[in-house]
Amino acid sequence: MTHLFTPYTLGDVTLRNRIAVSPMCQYMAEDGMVNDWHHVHLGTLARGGAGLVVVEAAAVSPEGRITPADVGIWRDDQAEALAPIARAITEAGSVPGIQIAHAGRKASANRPWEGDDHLPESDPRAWPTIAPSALAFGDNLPRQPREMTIADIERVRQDFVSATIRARDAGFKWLMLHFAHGYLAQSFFSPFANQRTDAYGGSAENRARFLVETLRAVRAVWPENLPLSIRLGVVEFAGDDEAMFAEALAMLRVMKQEGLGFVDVSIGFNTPTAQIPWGPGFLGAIAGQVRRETGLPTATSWNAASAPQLADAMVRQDEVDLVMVGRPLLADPHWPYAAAKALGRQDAAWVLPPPYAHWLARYR
Ligand SMILES: Cc1cc2c(cc1C)N(C[C@H](O)[C@H](O)[C@H](O)COP(=O)(O)O)c1[nH]c(=O)[nH]c(=O)c1N2
Ligand SMILES: NC(=O)C1=CN(Cc2ccccc2)CCC1
Repeated sequence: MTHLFTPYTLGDVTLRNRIAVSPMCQYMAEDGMVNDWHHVHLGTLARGGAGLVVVEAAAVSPEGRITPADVGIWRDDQAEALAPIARAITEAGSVPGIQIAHAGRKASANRPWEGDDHLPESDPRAWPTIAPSALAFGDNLPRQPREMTIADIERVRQDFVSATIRARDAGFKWLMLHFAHGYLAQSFFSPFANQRTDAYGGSAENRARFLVETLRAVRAVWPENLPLSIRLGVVEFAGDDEAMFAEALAMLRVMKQEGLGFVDVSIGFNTPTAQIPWGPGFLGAIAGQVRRETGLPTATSWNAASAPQLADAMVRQDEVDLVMVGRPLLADPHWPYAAAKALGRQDAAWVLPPPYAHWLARYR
């Protein structure tokens, strides 16, 4: 019986359980370089017992950062600084993953606890943003981006390829392309953001083009035996979700043919008008539908770990293969240990490393 604490194998990678640390921007980097903050944060999460740790969105180019404090992987020295983190995650018994990203029209913003809004154009830290069309997101991100030329599109696609090579060489074993949350790739797929009239806009096939071409180019350099995944918004909760979901399934089927191995199901976040029906594990049924209809292994997040029993049920009911855990791990980096206890697992303490487990298992 598959459940939260069963191993999971994809290609040559085996995770010790179905718990994955969801990528979570820390906004603590300088010039894209990780530092002690990221090392301690991610090392602690790996020691907390998760099977997979996905390092936060790493920008494939400087203008692809959400904020000036985002992690980057557009330079070799940034990737070299990430290598010890991949090693620390591995030494803790977890598998090191990384998400690579471009923020598109949501770029050039303040850190969430410093406004979460676009930097004023007069701010010396700000930069011009690029997107499929010259359409602003709106709300707290009102800045109008420049419409990308074909040359821009080709350059950014190559940036994803170069970032992939750096992630591979830095020792990461699970790659996630950030195709969700209203950032650049997701925005190409969305009619809310993409009103191009060339081959990259209009029909669903055209709006999928940037995503499929980028996946294909990344596949060619990411090792065949290592998981290649995307995080994709498959619904917006802003009217027209039936059509969007059908288009997303069609694109996923094409991507599967192109070598996509895994999809992490999320939300589009392309419009501030979305009415998100927040609730415990509310994307579980949608993830299960993606899994059945495409045959791709799936994960999802969004309060999927609001209770260990819910996360366990999502796996048992074949809605997902992995549960992506975000905020509960900020509250308790040892959440997998708490979940093992709550689920009545024998030897729950041994979810943690020996220096902790020995004592938690023996003495009351
Ligand atoms: C502080 C912080 C930072 C990030 C996030 C969230 C939070 C809270 N999220 C979304 C995250 O991975 C996860 O999908 C959501 O938080 C929903 O899961 P939980 O309900 O938090 O378990 C996120 N998602 C993503 O694809 N890349 C990222 O870098 C980030 N960064
Ligand atoms: N890089 C990303 O994909 C991020 C996603 N977030 C998702 C989120 C949206 C709304 C509420 C909580 C989290 C916020 C931080 C950055």
